[in-house]
Amino acid sequence: MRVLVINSGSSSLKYQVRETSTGELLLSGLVEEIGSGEVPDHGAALDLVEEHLQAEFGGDPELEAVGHRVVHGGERFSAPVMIDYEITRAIERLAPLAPLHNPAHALGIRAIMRKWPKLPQVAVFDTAFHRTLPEHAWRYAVPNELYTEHGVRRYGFHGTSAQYVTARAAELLNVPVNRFDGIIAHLGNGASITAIKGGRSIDTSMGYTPLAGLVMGTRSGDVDPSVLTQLMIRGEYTAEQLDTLLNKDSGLKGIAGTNDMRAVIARAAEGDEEAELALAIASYRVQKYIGAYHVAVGGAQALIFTAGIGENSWQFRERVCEGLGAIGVKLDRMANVEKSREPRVVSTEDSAIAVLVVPTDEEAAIADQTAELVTAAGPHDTGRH
Ligand SMILES: Nc1ncnc2c1ncn2[C@@H]1O[C@H](COP(=O)(O)OP(=O)(O)O)[C@@H](O)[C@H]1O
Ligand SMILES: CC(=O)OP(=O)(O)O
Ligand SMILES: [Mg+2]
Repeated sequence: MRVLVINSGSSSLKYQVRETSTGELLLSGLVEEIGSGEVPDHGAALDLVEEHLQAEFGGDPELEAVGHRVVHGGERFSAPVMIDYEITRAIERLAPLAPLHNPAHALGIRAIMRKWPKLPQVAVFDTAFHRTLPEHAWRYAVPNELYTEHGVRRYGFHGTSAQYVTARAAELLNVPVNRFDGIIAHLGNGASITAIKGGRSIDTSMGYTPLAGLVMGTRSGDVDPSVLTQLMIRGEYTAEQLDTLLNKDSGLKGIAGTNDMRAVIARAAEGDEEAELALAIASYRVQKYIGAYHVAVGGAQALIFTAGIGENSWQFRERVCEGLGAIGVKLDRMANVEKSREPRVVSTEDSAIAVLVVPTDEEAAIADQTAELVTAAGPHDTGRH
């Protein structure tokens, strides 16, 4: 099936066209700086996507379905769903819980509905893979009505990536996926870490929203909630200002002035103290979660690095692994600096836990899940004859 995959972010739109029967990637692209003069909104971004499709395939791109990455699925969505107006509104209602993501997804979905009204659209949720968390991992120690009345709980994100990477890692180590215990460090602009036991997610560092856990490009990760309440009580900040502060102006950017890990590493190497501090805080946070999740899974077989930083930054991997001697992790420094797009082992043979680098492919996973659901839903009038 020919599937257009859309990954709408707040200011960017990543897209691919894939043929799922062969796994072939037919086209891929990225529209950046949505909201700026040249690309005023997601509708304009999709016009650029359509132009690209036409340049590549001629008049009719012969799309059969569209698969969307949707970050927050709340309690309602535990599997991919066919999108209609009601589902789109449900995704919009979750926007306050994923302010950098869900509003953009809904805009992308609506823009496609306008452009190709008959094309079946599927939403694939980041939260779905984490529905296997045990209650003691997803409940917060707050009064019950916060959960029962307000849905306050850990949801977890990057699940499509974690699921894909888990399968690839199990293959690489030649273990059946349902017997695979490991730790997935998805380190991109958004970053999270997931504990995998028997191939399922049993804990994950993001929470009610994608703000919790690790230090990210612009997000703080874990902070004491009293920081927020105290600053509000003192009248220093409004709730909205704090929301922006922690989501958009914190993390690497807050400490080192940029959310680009390449720039942070380059500046630290030149002796920039703020960049060095940002790396120290970020890598220490990852180490603490790895220690915790090694215990949670009852002893990990593997620690897996993935996403933009995890796949590409040997320096960051080295910094993280340097602090893991106590749990027997031994990085192979030579293997770690080699460049490759293939899943690979970067630890020594006598490392107690294998360290892997496994490139994630959220788009391939979304295309496959979309094709599967659309096929199961039966014949659909796509408006083409
Ligand atoms: N060679 C590299 N070295 C270090 N960091 C890198 C490298 N390539 C990409 N990155 C970092 O990866 C991050 C983006 O990761 P990505 O997974 O694409 O994020 P997202 O999908 O959340 O936008 C950025 O911080 C970028 O600086
Ligand atoms: C959930 C999330 O943080 O996604 P991203 O890493 O794409 O920002
Ligand atoms: Mg990402």
